[in-house]
Amino acid sequence: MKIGCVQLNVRYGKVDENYERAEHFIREAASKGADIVVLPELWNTGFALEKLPDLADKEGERTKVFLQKLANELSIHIVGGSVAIEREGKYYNTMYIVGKEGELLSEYSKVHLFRLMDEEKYLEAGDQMNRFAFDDLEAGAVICYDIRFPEWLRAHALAGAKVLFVSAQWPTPRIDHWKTLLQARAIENQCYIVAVNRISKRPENFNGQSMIIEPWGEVLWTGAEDEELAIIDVDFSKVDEVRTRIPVYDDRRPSLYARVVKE
Ligand SMILES: O=C(O)CCC(=O)C(=O)O
Repeated sequence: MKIGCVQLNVRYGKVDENYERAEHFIREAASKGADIVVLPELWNTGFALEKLPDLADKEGERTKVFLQKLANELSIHIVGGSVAIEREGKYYNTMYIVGKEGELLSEYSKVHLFRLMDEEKYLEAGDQMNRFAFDDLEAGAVICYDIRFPEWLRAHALAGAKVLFVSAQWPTPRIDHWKTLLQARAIENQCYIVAVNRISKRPENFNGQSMIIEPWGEVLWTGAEDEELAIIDVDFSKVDEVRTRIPVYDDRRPSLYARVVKE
């Protein structure tokens, strides 16, 4: 399958401009033959959390209509990154997954809020997982800081995901953590990771380096440090081979972990 990874240069607080740029790249990905297109985290607002009352998408309506219309028109699956939405007076960092006929397959609000950037002061955490399939491709998806919680990605893999999508705005100073954590999540879960990070220089500092990693841990692609749309051809067939070679899932001892690990 061809995957379009959009390292969007998200304009801080410039919502209309961000929708325009996202549409431009989704259309370009489809015109270049992508089957799936992946957007980064909070692409409608950037980290403008204190401005959410003015900027957040009410009930996610604008984003859902936007993504569903494009998916259907262009016949492309969309991992909708995430957008800031408002629901019943609360704000969420929410991802929409849309199938190529425009159907809403899943909706996920980031469950681990990132305190280093004060997310918990502005946002509510979600409490659902994000499992879906694009045709026969069993998938899950998480948002940024979520990758520091191996048990959360493992839960998606145990629920059947063979590829995990990650949408992020991962800051440049900790980009080494990003690379290492993504590779570890691919190796330990023996699954594909497709991770898309945003770009921006000021007032925020994000330098892309999105990644696609296969289940043995080999990095298939690393993004540039600038805005780009990359179309990467991925053969998603390696999961079963790796899981047979080292049968981690059969060798797990969940009843032992439940006994010795306290909440
Ligand atoms: O965990 C990190 O270092 C970055 C996380 C982050 O920036 C986020 O979740 O928005």
